[in-house]
Amino acid sequence: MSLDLDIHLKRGRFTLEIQATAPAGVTVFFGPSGSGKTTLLRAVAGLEAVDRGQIVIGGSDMTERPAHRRAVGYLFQEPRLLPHLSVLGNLKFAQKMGRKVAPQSFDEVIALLELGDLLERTPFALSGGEAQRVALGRALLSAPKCLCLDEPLSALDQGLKHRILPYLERLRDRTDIPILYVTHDAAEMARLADHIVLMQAGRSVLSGPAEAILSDPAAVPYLGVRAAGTVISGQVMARDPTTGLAVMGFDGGQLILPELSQTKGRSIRIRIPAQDIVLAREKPKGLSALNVFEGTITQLHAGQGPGVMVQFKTGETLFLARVTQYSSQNMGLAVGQTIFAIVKATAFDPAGIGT
Ligand SMILES: Nc1ncnc2c1ncn2[C@@H]1O[C@H](COP(=O)(O)OP(=O)(O)OP(=O)(O)O)[C@@H](O)[C@H]1O
Repeated sequence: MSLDLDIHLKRGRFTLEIQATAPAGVTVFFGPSGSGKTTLLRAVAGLEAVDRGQIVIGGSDMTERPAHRRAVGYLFQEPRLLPHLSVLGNLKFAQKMGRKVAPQSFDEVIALLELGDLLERTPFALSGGEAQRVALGRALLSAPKCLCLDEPLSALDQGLKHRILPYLERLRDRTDIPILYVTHDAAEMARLADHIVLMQAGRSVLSGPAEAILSDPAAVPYLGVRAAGTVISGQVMARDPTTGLAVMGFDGGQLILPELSQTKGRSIRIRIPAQDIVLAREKPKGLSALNVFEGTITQLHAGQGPGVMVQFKTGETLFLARVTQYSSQNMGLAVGQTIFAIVKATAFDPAGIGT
């Protein structure tokens, strides 16, 4: 199932004009405040009328349908639960309101989001994270053909956020519907996104698979230097109980990571911010850093500031590193050159390691 949209709408002085496709999985819409992300999600859900265009979900044209007939689940920043009903009541109500029976059974949704122990509670007796899980359960039980998640974790503190992320990863990996996701958090985007649409002033400026966008020097002005980097998917190949380090294999080599909760054989995905990679022209010796690998420079991009973004390829994986213009000139960096990248194992934030 996928979503194709072509939306034109005007609100006051703001114009949203966007064409995009969201395949099954998570498509993150990322952009500055006021770029139109919420308006876009609301238009998909039928909460905002479009002036012209088309919204097609799984082959069905939804453009003229009212919100309650679009089968779009919507999750807001704040969970909106019915306060007078228990968690069970909230979930059953959402299921009843759905247009048809959800492909996942009630029990599957309870298991997926681990809601079993919460069923008898009222919304007041839930933590923010628990309430958001229940709200997500409600959205799933309404048998959606598409899910819109508008900054669903932004009201939660860091600890809670990291406890909920695995649920969203599980949902992403087990569902075949498009999930439109808005966040301002680069780490959250790197963990969840299959696709990314970068937005500015009501338009899409760049879009594509997450790995390609995050390591594209052209995306850096829109992502910000801190968000730019490399997302690598791979598998845990070994864990060393004495050092606490784990080895991850990826298309291009191996990386040594800090201790992981994931067991051997599990798929993981990690993010290496561009600013955490050091480059060398020759293979360094006697280093304390554990990860050194060879690559070929594919792009060099000097921005407005003092930095140069260097994209290089190791195996089939594209990496992005940020060096100063001074270093770039001193090292004589050029496209096609062989370089060595150095990454400390501690550069990987264990909380940022997902599946
Ligand atoms: N009904 C309206 N009338 C006038 N302007 C509107 C209306 N609705 C939205 N806007 C404007 O449209 C622009 C986009 O708003 P939107 O909430 O979609 O942005 P956003 O990217 O989600 O921002 P944020 O990241 O801050 O949530 C804003 O400038 C907003 O003020």
